[in-house]
Amino acid sequence: MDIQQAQEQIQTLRELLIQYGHEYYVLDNPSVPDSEYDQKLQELRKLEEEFPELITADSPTQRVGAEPLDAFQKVQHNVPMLSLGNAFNEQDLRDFARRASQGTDKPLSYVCELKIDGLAISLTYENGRFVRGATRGDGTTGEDITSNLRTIRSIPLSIKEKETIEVRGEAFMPHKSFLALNKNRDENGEEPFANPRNAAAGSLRQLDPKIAAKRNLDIFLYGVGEWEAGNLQSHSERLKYLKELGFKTNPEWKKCSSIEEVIEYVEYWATERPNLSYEIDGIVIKVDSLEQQEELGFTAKNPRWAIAYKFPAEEVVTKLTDVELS
Ligand SMILES: NC(=O)c1c(N)nc(OC2CCCC2)nc1O[C@@H]1CCC[C@@H]1O
Repeated sequence: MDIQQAQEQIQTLRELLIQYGHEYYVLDNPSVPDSEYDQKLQELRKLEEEFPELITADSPTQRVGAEPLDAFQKVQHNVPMLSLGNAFNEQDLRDFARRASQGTDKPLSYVCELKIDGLAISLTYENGRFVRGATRGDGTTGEDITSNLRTIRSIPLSIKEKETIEVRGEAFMPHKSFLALNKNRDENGEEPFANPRNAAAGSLRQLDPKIAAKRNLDIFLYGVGEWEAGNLQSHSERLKYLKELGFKTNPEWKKCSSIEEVIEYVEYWATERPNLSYEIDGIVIKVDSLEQQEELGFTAKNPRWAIAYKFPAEEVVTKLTDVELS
């Protein structure tokens, strides 16, 4: 086969594998069996081995980098990655809504999102290609963990539009991955992780991407940082657009037109929470209109247009039946 034919075959295989990967890791709705995906990926690896000059950074074969890093570089967030004020009960939520309504003369609507208990992450795409990923750090300075984030299969290495955009979300370890990891660590006589959040943080702090790649992390995107071409009017439109671009967004978000509706949503998920396949530690409530977010602005470190309702910490009761009676 000549290089021209190889290029065409490689392109076809890449497009197929990117589509299959999106269906499986982002939409959780595969159209082909795993064996088909694995067979096509093997074919692509072989072709790229034969024609290494045709390998590109966004090829599905390039998720796990070869060399461990010596250290993580520092990254400046030009748009600060904020933290959230907390609400602990219904009255706190009503106070939040009252303060917000005093800061604007137009009626307010909100977006409620599950508060994923993971690590806040920033992903930068240039002309549609994933070029850098970073931790939130202290909100203005984070760490460049691009090589580890490339191993998260639900993070697209390139997106459909040639956008230059910085998107933000929460990297996390699903319950299934957490239980498997701790079982494995227990078998190897290693200390188990206390919770999925620590396990996710520990995994993304690994200097060797081959270790991060084995931890089966995932991500939900929920916001935008730097975006010159950004011209959307509301947070809900942004969530829809992130999904259109091929990003994994959490499907449980809901637009609410009153604080009553917000309280209903919070009460629903307070009981529904144990049925999720990942850890949440609350609900994030945001004013939907970006213009009103601007109007409301920030306190010293938190937006006035968003709040985190925190669920009471779950007591971890080890039932006698769970404990091996040694
Ligand atoms: N953990 C989350 O699921 C989450 C979310 N769904 N939405 C936001 O929006 C915030 C970000 C800055 C202003 C609003 N923040 C979240 O988590 C924050 C990020 C940093 C501290 C919290 O973990």
